[in-house]
Amino acid sequence: MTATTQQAVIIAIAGASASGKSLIAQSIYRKLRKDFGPDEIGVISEDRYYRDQSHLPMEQRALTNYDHPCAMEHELLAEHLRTLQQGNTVHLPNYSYSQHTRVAETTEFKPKKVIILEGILLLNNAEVRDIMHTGVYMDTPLDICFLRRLQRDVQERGRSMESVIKQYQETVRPMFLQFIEPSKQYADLIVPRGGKNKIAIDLLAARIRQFLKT
Ligand SMILES: Nc1ncnc2c1ncn2[C@@H]1O[C@H](COP(=O)(O)OP(=O)(O)O)[C@@H](O)[C@H]1O
Ligand SMILES: O=c1ccn([C@@H]2O[C@H](COP(=O)(O)O)[C@@H](O)[C@H]2O)c(=O)[nH]1
Repeated sequence: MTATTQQAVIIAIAGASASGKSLIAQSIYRKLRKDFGPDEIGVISEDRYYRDQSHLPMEQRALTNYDHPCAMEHELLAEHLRTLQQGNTVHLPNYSYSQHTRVAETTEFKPKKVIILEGILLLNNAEVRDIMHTGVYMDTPLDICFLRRLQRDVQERGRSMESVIKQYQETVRPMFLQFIEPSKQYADLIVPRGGKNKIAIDLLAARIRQFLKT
């Protein structure tokens, strides 16, 4: 793709932690990748843009509020999205949840026709909102999100049950109420229940298919 070709269509999926953002994004991607291939469509997680904290000792990293907008480098995300829309390749940061910081290696990401973004605070950020074409909000009940997060973070993110519960009470839930839930007002589409909502997956995939065919 060159700077003169069509701008990438950016679909952003936001909502609470463990509301099913990643699952729905991957389900749509897998459905479309079969017909269009990885050069046409890709997924970027907002979590990649958690700030680098390698200059901080581990005990201090564990105290960061990861659910506050300041924890994310949204300005870099917006810059990368603009670069991709101009038809240029970017190098996405990679983030380690267990180390609470970025790792040295980056991942090359070439321009695509459609980019699915997924992350808790995407609809909260005005700069990112200006770049996206469609905003989706995953409206999964918070108690369900908490149970899924507890299971996932213990199994996949190297966390203890106690630390997940403490973090949920101190930052995850309050920041959800302050920043994430109010950002629902900016969504074009609200998806109830979670990442296995088949009708929502089919509708979004059909809409994206139209963009990919043009
Ligand atoms: N509708 C659903 N039914 C059952 N499990 C689900 C559903 N939606 C998501 N999950 C599971 O919940 C966990 C969190 O989902 P995930 O997509 O990682 O959330 P997010 O990206 O919003 O943090 C994952 O283990 C996922 O497989
Ligand atoms: O070092 C970190 C970075 C992030 N988190 C938590 O992750 C979620 C966002 O990711 P989801 O995939 O949407 O769940 C956020 O709620 C942070 O609290 C973390 O615990 N540690």
